[in-house]
Amino acid sequence: MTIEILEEARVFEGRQLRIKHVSASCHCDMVFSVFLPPQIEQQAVPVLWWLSGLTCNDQNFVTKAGAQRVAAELGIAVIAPDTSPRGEGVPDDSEGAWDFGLGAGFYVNATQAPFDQYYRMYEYIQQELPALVQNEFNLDLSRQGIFGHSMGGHGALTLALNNPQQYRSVSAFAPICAPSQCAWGQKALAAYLGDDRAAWQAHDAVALIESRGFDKPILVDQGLADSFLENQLKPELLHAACAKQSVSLTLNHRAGYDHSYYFISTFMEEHLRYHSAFLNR
Ligand SMILES: N[C@@H](CCC(=O)N[C@@H](CSC=O)C(=O)NCC(=O)O)C(=O)O
Repeated sequence: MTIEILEEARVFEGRQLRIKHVSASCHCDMVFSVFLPPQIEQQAVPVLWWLSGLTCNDQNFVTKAGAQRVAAELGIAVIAPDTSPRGEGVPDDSEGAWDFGLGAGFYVNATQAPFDQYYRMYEYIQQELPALVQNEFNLDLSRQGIFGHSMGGHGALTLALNNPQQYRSVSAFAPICAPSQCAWGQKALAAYLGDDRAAWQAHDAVALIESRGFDKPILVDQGLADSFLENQLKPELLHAACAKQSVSLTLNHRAGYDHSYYFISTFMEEHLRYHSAFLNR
C-alpha cells in the first residue's frame, strides 16, 4: 500500500495531513484527511473516525468542525474519509441529484449494478483504512471510536452497532436514524442494496437496535432548527428503539441550531471529550 501526502499543515502542535491512495475496496483513488496529535511522537494514540454527510468530502470536517485544538489536547488522531468513491467511471445519480451517488455513499457495500464495483464504503471504512493507517502511523487500533454527521451519523451508528468489538465509543450529530423510513435512505438503500428491504436492516440503526440491542452508550446531538429533522432524521425513532431495548442514549436537543457545521463546531468539544473518556482509559 502506498500513500501520497497531498497537503500537510502544522496545527496546535499536531499535523493535519491530506492523503491520496489507491483503494482496493472502492477500485479508485481515494483521498482522506488525518489529524495527528503531538503525543504521537512519544506513544501510539487512539483513533476517532469522523464520517461526513451528503455532499461532503474529507475537507468539510477539517476546515469547519474546529476539532484540532481539543484533539491535540486529548491526544486523539481524528480521521475524516471521503463520503463516496470518485473519479472517471464511477457512476453517479442519473439526474445529478446531491442526495445519491458521488458524495453520498451511505457507508454500505453496494450489491446492485452499476454501483457494486465502486460503492464499497462500509468495507473501506471498517477494514481498508484502519489497515492502511496502522501501517503508516503510530496508532493504537485497539482504541477506536466513531462519530459523524447526518448521513455520516447514520454511518457511525451502523458501523458501531455492527462492530461492537471494533469501536469503543460512538456518537452522532443529527444522524439519519432510520434510513428505511426516510426519503434519503429509501432512495440510497434501494439503489445500492436492491428492493428487498431485508438487506437494508443491517444499515438501519433503528432496525439494528430493535433486533439486537446494543451494550454501549450512544451520544446524539440534534438541532431543533434543523430543516431535515422531521422528514429525514427522525431521532424520535432512535429514542423509542433505545428505550424499548434498554440501550443508553443521551439525546441532546439543541434549541435554535440548524444542520450546519456551525452546529457541529459548537458541540464538537463535548463529543471529543466524550470519546476520550473511552479511548484514553
Ligand atoms: N447542498 C444541499 C445541502 C446538503 C447538506 O446540507 N449537506 C450536509 C450534510 S446533509 C446529510 O447528510 C453537509 O454537511 N454539508 C456540507 C457543509 O459543509 O455544510 C442544499 O443545497 O440544500
